Amino acid sequence: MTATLVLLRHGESEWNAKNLFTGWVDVDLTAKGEDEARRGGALLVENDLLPDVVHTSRQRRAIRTAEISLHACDRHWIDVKRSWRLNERHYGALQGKNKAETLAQYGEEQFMTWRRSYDVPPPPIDRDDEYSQADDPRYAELPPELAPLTECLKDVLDRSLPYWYDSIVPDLKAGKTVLVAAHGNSLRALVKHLDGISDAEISKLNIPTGMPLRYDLDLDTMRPLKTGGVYLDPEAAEKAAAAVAAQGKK
Ligand SMILES: O=C(O)[C@@H](CO)OP(=O)(O)O
Repeated sequence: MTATLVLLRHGESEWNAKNLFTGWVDVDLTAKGEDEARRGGALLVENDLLPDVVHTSRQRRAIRTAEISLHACDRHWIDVKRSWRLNERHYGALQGKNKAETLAQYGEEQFMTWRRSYDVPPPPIDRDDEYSQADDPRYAELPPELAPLTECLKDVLDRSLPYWYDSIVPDLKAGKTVLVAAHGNSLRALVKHLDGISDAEISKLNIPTGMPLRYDLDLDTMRPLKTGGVYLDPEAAEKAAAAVAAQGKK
């Protein structure tokens, strides 16, 4: 017996388009991002992969991607669950900074350590920074020790795994086709867990915007039948993932 999981990174955001570190800053989709979300929904129909339940972060770009793609596959009515635990990685003091300028200022090694190392977080954001979420009402219930001021990928994995086990796995075990609409780094954390990717190797994994990634999981072990899952449009996904990897460098 298998369970079906579909991972979907949000479509292109306004800050993806401007090449800015985003993290917990709540930017919207661009028109291209909306198109990507619609195309994602169409791919779900083409592949006979209609979700029964959707899990999203608390961020607009993932919430809207889920809505647009579910609308496109006539599944706008399914149950929705949201959690900050699926949010993008908090990018600390880099939030709002231009990626190309950061690369030029700090050099490639430091830039890539901040972007893709497993356990080195960027410097924490100042609570008074214009891009801090310290006073954001949607996180008001978070105890201070859980509310991040910066995160590395390990931190993201540590805070997303409880949600995986407590909320997503029960839906999968109940036989539901589960859509998770989230972010580049929160999905990298989930994929690291699912595929058992090492701390070193995960630096090479990039998740493209708006491309549904299907995982068939063994119902008992919740491990993928095929490592890496299957992108519904593999060629486009490969090209788009390479573009994410190259961000800041052009
Ligand atoms: O800025 C961010 O929040 C993320 C995703 O857009 O960027 P990166 O791919 O550099 O981790």
